[in-house]
Amino acid sequence: MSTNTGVSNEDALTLTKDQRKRVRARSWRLLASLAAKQKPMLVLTLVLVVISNAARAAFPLLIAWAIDWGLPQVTSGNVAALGITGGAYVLCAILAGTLLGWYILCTARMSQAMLLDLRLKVFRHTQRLSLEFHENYTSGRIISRQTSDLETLRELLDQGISELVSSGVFVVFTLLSIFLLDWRSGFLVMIAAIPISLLFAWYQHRSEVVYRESRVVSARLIGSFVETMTGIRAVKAFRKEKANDASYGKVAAEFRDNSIRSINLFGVLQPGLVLIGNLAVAAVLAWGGFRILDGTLAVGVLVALLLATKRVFQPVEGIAMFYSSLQAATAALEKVSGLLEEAPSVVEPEKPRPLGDVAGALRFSNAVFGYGDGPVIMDRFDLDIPAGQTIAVVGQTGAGKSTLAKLIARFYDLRSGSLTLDSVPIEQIGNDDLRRHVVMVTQESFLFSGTVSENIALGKPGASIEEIILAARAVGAHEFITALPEGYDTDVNKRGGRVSSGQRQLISFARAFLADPAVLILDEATSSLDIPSERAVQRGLQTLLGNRTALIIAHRLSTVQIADRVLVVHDGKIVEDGSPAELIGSQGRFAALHKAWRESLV
Ligand SMILES: Nc1ncnc2c1ncn2[C@@H]1O[C@H](COP(=O)(O)OP(=O)(O)OP(=O)(O)O)[C@@H](O)[C@H]1O
Repeated sequence: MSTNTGVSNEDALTLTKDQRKRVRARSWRLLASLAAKQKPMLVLTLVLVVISNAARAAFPLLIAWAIDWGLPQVTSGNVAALGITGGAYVLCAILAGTLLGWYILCTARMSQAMLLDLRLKVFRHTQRLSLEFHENYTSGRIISRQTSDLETLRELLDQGISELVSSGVFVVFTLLSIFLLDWRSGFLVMIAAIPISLLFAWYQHRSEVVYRESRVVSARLIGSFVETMTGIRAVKAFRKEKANDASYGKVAAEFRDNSIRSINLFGVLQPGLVLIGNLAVAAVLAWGGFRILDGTLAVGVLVALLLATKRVFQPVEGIAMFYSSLQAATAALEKVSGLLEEAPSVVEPEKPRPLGDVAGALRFSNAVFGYGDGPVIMDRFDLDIPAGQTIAVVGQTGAGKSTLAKLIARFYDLRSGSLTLDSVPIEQIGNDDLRRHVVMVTQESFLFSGTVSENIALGKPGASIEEIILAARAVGAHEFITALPEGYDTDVNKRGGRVSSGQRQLISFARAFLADPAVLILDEATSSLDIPSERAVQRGLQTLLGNRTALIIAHRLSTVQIADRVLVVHDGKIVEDGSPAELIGSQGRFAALHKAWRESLV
């Protein structure tokens, strides 16, 4: 049975009692941790709410006082009584209004601070999570957590909480005033609490599932949109527009149906509360009327009682609104807290081993690896790479070449066995050291928004423009960069700054050159280059590789020629290992690959 840890079982709509308890506790803990940081503001807001609502709730009492004490005083010539009762009323009105404005301001500040805190927390946490998590959890879902879930929470914090607190306090004070006026009527009004509680219990039970479903469908809707837009080139290339229209339309319709279901539920809750409120007013009026007739109740008190009873039910609608947004926000909190509960699978050591000068010797011993809970990809794998060696890794698709590279960059950890860099187990090396000494250039060669020089400088933060140009020259990127509209200052996301995939790879090379790592991994990094560019890069590569340890994963065998040693990987094992000349001379896989490649060139 799933325990609902982290994001596992995130799409489940109904939870077992234990799962629900766990998930709810996790959600409230998150909310409480956010609120704890706002304690002073929270206390101030509560004080303001209490005083402002006490002033508001005093209005019926003042009216009863004015009718039953003030008016007889005025008729018997004491005009000052009018001033006293009127003055008290105006004072209460000013107090209630001013404090209301103040506490609205306080809640807005508090809720925005809590949201900012949560937004940053979610962003930092998602960035920290390991690659393994991101490969399974789509970016659409993360976007949904960051946008629509947080938006739902914002609605609760911005309007809901202030509505609840002020409504709750107001109801309590107004009820108190009813008891003060006439305790018998107070008990009569209290009877209404029974059907109200039943109605809320019914709503809570029904809406919980509907709102949970709303978060799930909303994530699917955003996910479907994001997938279409990020893959827009493939969508156009495969004419997938119509199919996408249909599948997006289906999810959008599901979202609409879900919204209608939640509105329908609220459509029962709100009129139900209004009905109960009106029945209570009618009961107070009927009973009070009879008591006036037999002389046990004053007219002023009945007027005040009716006013107060009507007012006691006004905020109940507000509370219903709050309850609805609370249910929606709880469903969102369930998801966000689940994401925050995920722990990185690759953890930075608490006390990293200092590295000093790194030569770049790598050693896999008895290494076993598989992705997540999946099958074993590498079984008791041994590999010794002396410092400074240039290794080419070849093998058919899915053989495990990239896996080897990703393990060296520590995107994943081994299941067992060891991988060391200069005899230090890789898990004991701090992230900063690892990023400085092991650099991987991948096929996608991602460019961040900013200028070309900023993108190259990522390899060595704070590098001077001279160093940047030197790196670009070394890998043969300088010529095309200077031909860009603003040279090194060209924004890669602006018109004219758009570079081809081959040029992107050259920029990545320059970035790696500038980083000057001890270990360099090139994963299919020359695949987007045309033959002349590749030749240019071959020269650049020689400079780039220099004396460092290098692992080149290449389909193009031209790159292999510059290697000291070739590894042929098959099914997660090294099946051939030797210099390019040795392997070409043998009758193995590499010799066959090499022959096929030579023939393709002719
Ligand atoms: N993120 C992943 N999750 C699960 N399995 C994966 C993942 N990445 C790769 N694999 C599996 O691991 C095996 C080795 O994949 P790998 O990417 O290392 O192959 P490769 O030799 O680099 O292939 P190619 O030349 O096509 O890039 C394959 O069977 C693949 O299906």
